[in-house]
Formats: sequence, C-alpha cells, structure tokens
Amino acid sequence: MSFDARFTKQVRSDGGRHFELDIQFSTTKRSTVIHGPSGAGKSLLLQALAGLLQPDQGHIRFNGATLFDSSSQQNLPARARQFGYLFQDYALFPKLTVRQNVAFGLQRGWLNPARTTTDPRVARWLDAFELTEVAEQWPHTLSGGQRQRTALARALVNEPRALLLDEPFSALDPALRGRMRDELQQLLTKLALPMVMITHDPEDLERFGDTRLLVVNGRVADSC
Ligand SMILES: Nc1ncnc2c1ncn2[C@@H]1O[C@H](COP(=O)(O)OP(=O)(O)OP(=O)(O)O)[C@@H](O)[C@H]1O
Repeated sequence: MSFDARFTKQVRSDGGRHFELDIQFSTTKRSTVIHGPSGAGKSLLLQALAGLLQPDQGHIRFNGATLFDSSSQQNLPARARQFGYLFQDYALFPKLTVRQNVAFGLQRGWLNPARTTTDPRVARWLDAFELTEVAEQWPHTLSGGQRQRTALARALVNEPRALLLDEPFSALDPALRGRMRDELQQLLTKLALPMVMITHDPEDLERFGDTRLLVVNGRVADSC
C-alpha cells in the first residue's frame, strides 16, 4: 500500500472555533497507525483519506492514483475510493438487523437491504465473524464484541482496497480487546489487506505500527 498526502483543511466548530489540519506524510507500508493527543485531528485526517472530508488545498494519492487534488479539481467520492471505514462508535444502524447492517456495505442507493437478503457475500462474513446466530437481532441486543464484528463485516463485505479504522477497540473491555486485536491481525495477513488505524493504545502501536504517524495540533509531528 502507498499513501501520499499533503493537504490543508480548516474546519469551524459550532462555537465558531477554527481548527486547521495541515498534513504531510507518505508511506509504502501495509499498516499505518495514527496516534496523538485527543483533539489533535486524527479522525479528520482519516475522514479526508476516506473521502468523507474534502480538503481545501493539496493532494491525496493511494497506490499512485489520485483520490483528491485541488489543482486539477479531482475528488473521488468516498464510495469510489473503495475503502472499508470503521467509525469510532461503529455507527451501526439501530433499526436494521445485523444481517441488514452487513448487507448495507453492498448497497449503492439509499434503500435498506431486505431483512431476508441471501447474498453469499453477506453470509460469508456473518459466518467468518460468528455472527450467523445473531444475524436477525438488532444492534442494541449485541455484546460489544459482536457490535464491533458486525461493523468490521460491513466494512469488509464489499472487498475494500484498504481498511480505515477509527479506534476500533476502544469500546471493548481489555480481554475482548486482546482477542479482537488477534482476530484483526490474522484477517489482515490472510487477506493481505492494507490498513490505517487510529489508536490511543500502545499495544496497537506496537502490533500494527509499521508506519507511525504522531499527530499533534493538526500536524504530523513525527512519522517513522
Ligand atoms: N465536523 C467537524 N466540524 C468542526 N470541527 C470539528 C469537526 N470534527 C472535529 N472537529 C474539531 O477538530 C478538532 C480535531 O478533531 P478530531 O476528531 O479529528 O480529533 P482526534 O484527534 O480524532 O481526537 P480524539 O482522539 O479525541 O478522537 C477538534 O478540535 C474538534 O473539535
């Protein structure tokens, strides 16, 4: 995997406060960890890579292809980037069953997937993450680990080119966090899937940080 990013973005919060992201990094490693203090701009950086936040100026390239370039006015929409994105709180749809949540990863339009969807790709990931038994349940009836696996299954079902994970283990208790970390590592190796992960956990940094980006105050303060 290679990412090459150099961009700026000003955001204004509801209170009228400005925050400036001024990012510069490149990596050719398969796995990158973003870390740094709270409020430093880590999530905004990941959203920009995903196509969920449009920079003001600069460029973002993935494997040599342009995702965003202000000088040529290119901005590949999020879906066309083909990344699997896991939000900090998993962002499962509360009124959709586990099966529908996973199937949502395949949707092109806004219609909800049918509760009875039999798409083999959905079945495959439900099975891989041991979710088949809870497939007809709603997210609020799941354990933290099951919720996290549902969100990962939804991110993976469309065969993404890379996974972008925003603090994937933060909602889990320590024992489960350890297990899910092992599962993720095995999965990434098995699928040879590139990944960018935000974390506050030194263990994740150690395990997944082939490239480590320290983000402080909207900037990459250190990368190695
Ligand atoms: N959509 C938004 N609109 C305006 N301001 C935002 C938006 N999202 C984040 N911010 C602000 O930008 C700054 C960086 O936020 P961001 O969520 O990227 O931090 P973070 O490093 O991911 O923090 P944490 O580790 O606590 O999740 C913060 O000051 C935040 O209030």
